[in-house]
Amino acid sequence: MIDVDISLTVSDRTRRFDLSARFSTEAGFAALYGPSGSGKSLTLQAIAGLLQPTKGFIRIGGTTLFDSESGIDLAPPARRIGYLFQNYALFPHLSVEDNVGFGLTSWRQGLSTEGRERVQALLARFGLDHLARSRPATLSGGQQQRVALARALACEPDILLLDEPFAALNPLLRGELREELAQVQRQWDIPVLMITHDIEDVLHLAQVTFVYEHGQIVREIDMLNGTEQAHVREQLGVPATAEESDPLRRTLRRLLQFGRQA
Ligand SMILES: Nc1ncnc2c1ncn2[C@@H]1O[C@H](COP(=O)(O)OP(=O)(O)OP(=O)(O)O)[C@@H](O)[C@H]1O
Repeated sequence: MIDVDISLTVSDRTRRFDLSARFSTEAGFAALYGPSGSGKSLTLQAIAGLLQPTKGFIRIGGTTLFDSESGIDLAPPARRIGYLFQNYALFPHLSVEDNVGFGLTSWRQGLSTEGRERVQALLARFGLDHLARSRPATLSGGQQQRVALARALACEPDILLLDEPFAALNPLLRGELREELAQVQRQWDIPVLMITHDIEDVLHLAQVTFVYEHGQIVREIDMLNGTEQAHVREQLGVPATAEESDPLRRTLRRLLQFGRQA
């Protein structure tokens, strides 16, 4: 269960931005969708504890991470959050395995035996074993994304926050990695909150989508109840595809879906 109701303001000398975001969901995969600069990343940063709201609350799976009324404000490491940043933010001077194990490493004792085993298991899970000693700059976009995902999962988080996980990838790779992400979500049974600008991410992965405009959530689209893809596109202001507009093809697709479920 993700339950968020926050207000915050960020400003510098010339600009000021007010965010007021409120949403609640039990969906395993939720998307934050909206134009650039509408407040999606600020929402993730507040959930991760990197930015403090002026008021409101943030609850994940029954744990309160922040509550202005009761003065609760857990430090980022105590929030048990896996964060995949835009462009991954891998440490360029560390190897793949050191990047994955970074959050488990103590400065004094290094990586424990358990930590080392966890890193090895993650490297194997994401097909990165042969790249363990390589630096991020020598990896492809898809490999970098896997390293970032493995690093986000290493601390066994209660939730994964993904800031445009596929934006840096070429379109062909996106489909493959979407499927991988869906598998990760099922395998770890972990709720995922993902920012995206891509309608295909929404259609393939999200069970619910919160639509942002000017620092507020203006719409919620629930995809769990068999919502038509054309309807989702319409709600998001994206034109329907030829297939979705054709009643005969739509009926055939529904029959096929029905056949698969039966
Ligand atoms: N420290 C700051 N001072 C002033 N304005 C800021 C500050 N940080 C962010 N903003 C502004 O707040 C707005 C919302 O930023 P945010 O990063 O949440 O947008 P976003 O919806 O994630 O956009 P994108 O999809 O392009 O990443 C933007 O206009 C941004 O320029």
